[in-house]
Amino acid sequence: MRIDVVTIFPEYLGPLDLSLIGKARDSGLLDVGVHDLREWTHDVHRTVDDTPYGGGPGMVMRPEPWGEALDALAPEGGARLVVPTPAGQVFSQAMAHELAAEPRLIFACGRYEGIDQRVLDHAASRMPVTEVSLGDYVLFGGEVAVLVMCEAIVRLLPGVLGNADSLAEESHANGVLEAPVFTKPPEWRGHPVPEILRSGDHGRIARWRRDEALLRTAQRRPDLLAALDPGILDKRDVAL
Ligand SMILES: N#Cc1c(-c2ccc3ccn(Cc4ccc(CN5CCCCC5)cc4)c3c2)n[nH]c1N
Repeated sequence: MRIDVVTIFPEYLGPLDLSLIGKARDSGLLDVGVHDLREWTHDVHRTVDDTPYGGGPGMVMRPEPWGEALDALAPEGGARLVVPTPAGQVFSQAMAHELAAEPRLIFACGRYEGIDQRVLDHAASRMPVTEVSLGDYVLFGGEVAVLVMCEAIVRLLPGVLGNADSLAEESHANGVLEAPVFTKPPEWRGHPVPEILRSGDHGRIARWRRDEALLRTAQRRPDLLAALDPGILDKRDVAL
């Protein structure tokens, strides 16, 4: 997979060099390019914003630099343009899987009050465009959202996570939250590890984890429980 990110704050994307994303890049599983939008400005002040037509607060990002940036990065299309925005569809694990299947993504990081809509409309003539929101709260710009989405997407790429099993069991992978986790010591500040986890009885351990996961989901995310396919619940779950 190749990911390109266009931003006026390239240093914000420094974390894309670190940890598992950095390892994915080093191992050739992922190519990443971070580009300063101001490369595509031509005035002495390297201007990327202007006042909004129709009035309103703040400034809007000018279309010209974005148009030239996307022309340079994807002259023939061949990528999905992902644009973080408060007005986007909410990002989810399902969307992470969809985006992880793309050969190439270009993330457009807006600032100010957003990017001139014509940039997205024009790009849509040669590539799919997806406007995405992290959730119902307001950020200063798209960079943080891109870091979150890149982490969620890259960890799904084959070969990135050593133990593929962890993908199957994690929250939002099978519609319920995961069970609590524990490690040594067996007791810590008066808190013991649940005895069953040290019993070696893998059948009972799996059942305990299932019960804990359903309990947590019922307590914290009843919306997920309501959306569960009844087919994945067995009669013992119903008794819970
Ligand atoms: N993903 C994601 C996000 C973002 C996000 C993503 C990308 C950009 C680019 C710029 N901003 C700042 C901003 C802040 C408020 C408004 C709304 N204004 C209201 C008054 C009239 C004008 C529009 C627009 C733009 C961004 C915010 N916020 N929250 C998420 N989950």
